Amino acid sequence: MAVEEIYPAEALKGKRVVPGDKSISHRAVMFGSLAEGKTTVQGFLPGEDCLSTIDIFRKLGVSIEQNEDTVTIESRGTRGLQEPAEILDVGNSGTTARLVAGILAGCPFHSVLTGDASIARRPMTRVTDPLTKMGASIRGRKNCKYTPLSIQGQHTVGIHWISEIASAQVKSSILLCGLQSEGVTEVTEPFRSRDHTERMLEAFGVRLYRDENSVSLKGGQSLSARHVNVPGDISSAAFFLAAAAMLQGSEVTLENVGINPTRTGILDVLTAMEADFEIINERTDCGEPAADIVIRGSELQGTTIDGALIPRLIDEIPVLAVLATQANGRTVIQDAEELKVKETNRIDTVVQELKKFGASIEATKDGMIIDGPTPLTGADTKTYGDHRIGMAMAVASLAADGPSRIHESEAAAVSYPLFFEDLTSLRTDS
Ligand SMILES: O=C(O)C1=C[C@@H](OP(=O)(O)O)[C@@H](O)[C@H](O)C1
Ligand SMILES: C=C(OP(=O)(O)O)C(=O)O
Repeated sequence: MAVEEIYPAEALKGKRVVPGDKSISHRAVMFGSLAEGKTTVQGFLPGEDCLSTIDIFRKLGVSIEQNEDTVTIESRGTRGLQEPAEILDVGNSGTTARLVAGILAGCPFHSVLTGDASIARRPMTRVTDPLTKMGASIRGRKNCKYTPLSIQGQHTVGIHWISEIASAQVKSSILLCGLQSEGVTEVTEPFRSRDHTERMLEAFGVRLYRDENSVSLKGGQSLSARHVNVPGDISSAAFFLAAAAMLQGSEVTLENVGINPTRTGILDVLTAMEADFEIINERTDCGEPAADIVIRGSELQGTTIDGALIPRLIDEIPVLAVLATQANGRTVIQDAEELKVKETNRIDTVVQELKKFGASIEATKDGMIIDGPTPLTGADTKTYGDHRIGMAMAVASLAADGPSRIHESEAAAVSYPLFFEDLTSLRTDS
């Protein structure tokens, strides 16, 4: 197990291109595998989660070449997918497990999906329930609650699913099954979750109907292969946004960051906290807006993060909690029960690990309460295999009064393989 030692930093300065968006990279590989012909992807995230997605589609018979951030996919379309001779391993990736389950539900062969110890604890009923209602034949541990899932693909029919949670994985799984189903499939969610599936399906030639928090499509549509440019991941940029915002004297430019409005909750929070940042060079590619973000250190104020904001920043909450320790006053994070079913229970891990730094933070039933500003002390902290916990604690280490150690730091490779190198390159004292 790797250990990273992180020293306090005065400020961060410089420019970085953060790696490709994880959600969009997964979808580029999946949709390229469903489209007949040649799909090329530039800016792909070569993180472990997205490599698991590539590995699965190769096992399903798709020809995929990947070289760093460039991917070429040659497929015979959905009907060309073949029964895998091996078990399909999603690794640590919930997105892969849930979206691939939706695709396999309608493919006329048998497959088994499994993953690592963290995946084995994450709820699958949220997708197996609607997929089963659509006619899918799925068996799984504890009555389909958990992986491994055994899927016998067969004829499925569209449904109108009203989801209790705002989850892009649930919505996408159902829509992907709907693409191969008879009739219309519609998903309604309480708040709009990230809409990369909708935008990319449209770019691949699928017709969708969108209305507020609902989206529907007709089954039987085929995808047209194309080129996809993946913007940088705002969830990865978040670590540098938070670090630069809280360290006075910082000035960092993050280039080509995806700013899809369903993902920019962190920018709304930075505004509410009175952070000093600007968005420049906006452009749109493949339906996804991107821009450069310039951020400077400043005095920050506590804020409340809840309701419809939560799905727009769900993966950024660990690092926003770190930022809140350095803001004036109280920050309240609520309506975020979903944090409990991520790679770790992120309410518990964030609170427990930040307490090791001396933060004033308490867990609540659906979030946390943080009082600041608190001087942090160097700490020995652990990722528990959760990439975002490790990177968030690295940011906390920058504001501490002495060195900190991040144990099991290799977890960062799930979404940001060169995170610690990039962090070092932005330090003014490196
Ligand atoms: O669809 C996606 O790419 C993702 C959706 C979110 O999960 P939920 O759909 O479970 O909220 C997010 O936390 C995850 O990192 C990626
Ligand atoms: C929750 C995450 O991903 P997934 O659900 O795909 O494992 C994440 O990247 O923070």
